Amino acid sequence: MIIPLACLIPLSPNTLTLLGFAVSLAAGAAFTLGKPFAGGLLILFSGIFDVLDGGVARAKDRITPFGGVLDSVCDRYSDGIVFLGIIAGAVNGRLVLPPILQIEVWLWAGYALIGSFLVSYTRARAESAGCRKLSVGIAERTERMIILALGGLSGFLGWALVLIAVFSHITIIQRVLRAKSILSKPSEADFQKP
Ligand SMILES: CC(C)CCC[C@@H](C)CCC[C@@H](C)CCC[C@@H](C)CCOC[C@@H](COP(=O)(O)OP(=O)(O)OC[C@H]1O[C@@H](n2ccc(N)nc2=O)[C@H](O)[C@@H]1O)OCC[C@H](C)CCC[C@H](C)CCC[C@H](C)CCCC(C)C
Ligand SMILES: O=P([O-])([O-])O[C@@H]1[C@@H](O)[C@H](O)[C@@H](O)[C@H](O)[C@@H]1O
Ligand SMILES: [Mg+2]
Ligand SMILES: [Mg+2]
Repeated sequence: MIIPLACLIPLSPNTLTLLGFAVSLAAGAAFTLGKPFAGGLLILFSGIFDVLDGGVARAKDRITPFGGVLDSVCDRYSDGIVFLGIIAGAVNGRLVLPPILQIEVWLWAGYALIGSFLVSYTRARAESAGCRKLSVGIAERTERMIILALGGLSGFLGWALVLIAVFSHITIIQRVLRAKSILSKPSEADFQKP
């Protein structure tokens, strides 16, 4: 469904990637200003650009190695900006969120941020060691962003952060174990000598 739509989009994949990043800046600002519903919508809107950039690249045969790097780097920045926006909103009192399990929500956001970065880093580091198919785990970026967006939209942002913090750390363990399994018994299907 995306392919026909993607052919109609007059923008380059890299422009779409950067636009998606710009929208995530707005999402972070919305959380800082204490507007979680707007923040949730903007996460989804940013996600559409993250879907479209690759879709346009494939539809127009404009896939580039740099585009892949730009997509991933912008994803990390977007993750960081959104979580930092939540932390800033909670600390400046605009985002009023009660503690969960006796832990301040800004701290849950910090755990979620570390977990999100480490999920992606584990994959990148394992792939640089030769692993393929490290896109495993219960909290890949799509799942994390959808949980966060729905948390903002539903009024359960605090619990969404708890879910992301817990699920992302489980995903790190899943990816480390998968990398260990691949690297200890390399096979053609899932290992490529770096
Ligand atoms: C409006 C239409 C025109 C657009 C239609 C799009 C819709 C089909 C999808 C809309 C879903 C949207 C809400 C997004 C939600 C997920 C998002 C928040 C999280 C991000 O997901 C990541 C996304 C893309 O992942 P990647 O970036 O890794 O993949 P690609 O970009 O495809 O490929 C990367 C690859 O491409 C090359 N490349 C890239 C960029 C570039 N510049 N150059 C390049 O060469 C290079 O090779 C790169 O390596 O994955 C998302 C997957 C899935 C489609 C989304 C999941 C849908 C979800 C279930 C929707 C539920 C949303 C929500 C529950 C609805 C609630 C509604 C609310 C209002 C109540
Ligand atoms: O799912 P995840 O591994 O946390 O994050 C992913 C990165 O590992 C990948 O490099 C990128 O292309 C994806 O868009 C997504 O950002
Ligand atoms: Mg993308
Ligand atoms: Mg991406």
